[in-house]
Amino acid sequence: MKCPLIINGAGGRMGATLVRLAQSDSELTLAGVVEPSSRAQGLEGLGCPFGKSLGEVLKTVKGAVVIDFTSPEASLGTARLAAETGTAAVIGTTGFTPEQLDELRAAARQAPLFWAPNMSVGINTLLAVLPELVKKLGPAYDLEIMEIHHNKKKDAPSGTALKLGECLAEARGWELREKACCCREGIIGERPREEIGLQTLRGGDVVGDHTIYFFGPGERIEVTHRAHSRETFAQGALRAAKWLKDQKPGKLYSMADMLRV
Ligand SMILES: NC(=O)C1=CN([C@@H]2O[C@H](COP(=O)(O)OP(=O)(O)OC[C@H]3O[C@@H](n4cnc5c(N)ncnc54)[C@H](OP(=O)(O)O)[C@@H]3O)[C@@H](O)[C@H]2O)C=CC1
Ligand SMILES: O=C(O)C1=N[C@H](C(=O)O)C[C@H](O)C1
Repeated sequence: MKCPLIINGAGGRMGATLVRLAQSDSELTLAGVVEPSSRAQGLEGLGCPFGKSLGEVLKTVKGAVVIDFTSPEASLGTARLAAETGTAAVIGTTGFTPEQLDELRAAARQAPLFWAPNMSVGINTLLAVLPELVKKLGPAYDLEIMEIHHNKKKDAPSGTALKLGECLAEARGWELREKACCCREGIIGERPREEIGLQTLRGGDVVGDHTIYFFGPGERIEVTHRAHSRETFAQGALRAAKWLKDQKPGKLYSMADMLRV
């Protein structure tokens, strides 16, 4: 049976990509689209229920999985509605505060919820192997992350950079929030050994680049992931929706749970 899908933020960069790919996916039915802004143009002609809020569309469409790439506030609204109605939801939004992430985890006890700051197979496989590299290189290597995104991106550092940072920090037995350095300016002194730098570049239409640097004595390793298209993230989210419809509430699921990496 086809999996019915509602796309929240359907007029956005990710939303529009998801609508296009979902329409040609033989395992999915586009069951509803939501967009509150002027970017809704064209969505009403898709042949499925359209609304300016998710609550409105959920009243007419039952049993669908929601995919949400919007804003932290809007995605929290989605998580609350999902918890109230037992609706499964895949969230790709980034920029949540730690408290907002706790709220997502709490909502995941009531409904199947999935959140990943990056839905690509590449980044999530990298996250699985990075700890080994950190441990094998040992403490003499300075760890730095650089991310580059398009000039419309609202949050920094990117959700992916923060996730990579958490992964590196955990491999060193650190807490990222205690070791992260997101800005350097002025007479900053020598680099502390126990630090992870997270640097942000913004410009043009860059889809999403992340580089992890391992600076050692006399050498360095650079590991770079470049997303060539938003379709990479959208395909990951569609795969997550199909997987999530068979999962039970209880935990906030991630790409690692689905990919088993
Ligand atoms: N996990 C991943 O793999 C990826 C995550 N992202 C993240 O996804 C998010 C969206 O990115 P992107 O598509 O580029 O952003 P866009 O701004 O292009 O799209 C977001 C859309 O959501 C709409 N929106 C805002 N509030 C609501 C609401 N309450 N209900 C429904 N829709 C709403 C926006 O409308 P309006 O224009 O009025 O604000 C906009 O159309 C960001 O947090 C980004 O970092 C992006 C790519 C990949
Ligand atoms: O806003 C984006 O575009 C992206 N956001 C995600 C992030 O913050 O990591 C993922 C991807 O890099 C694109």
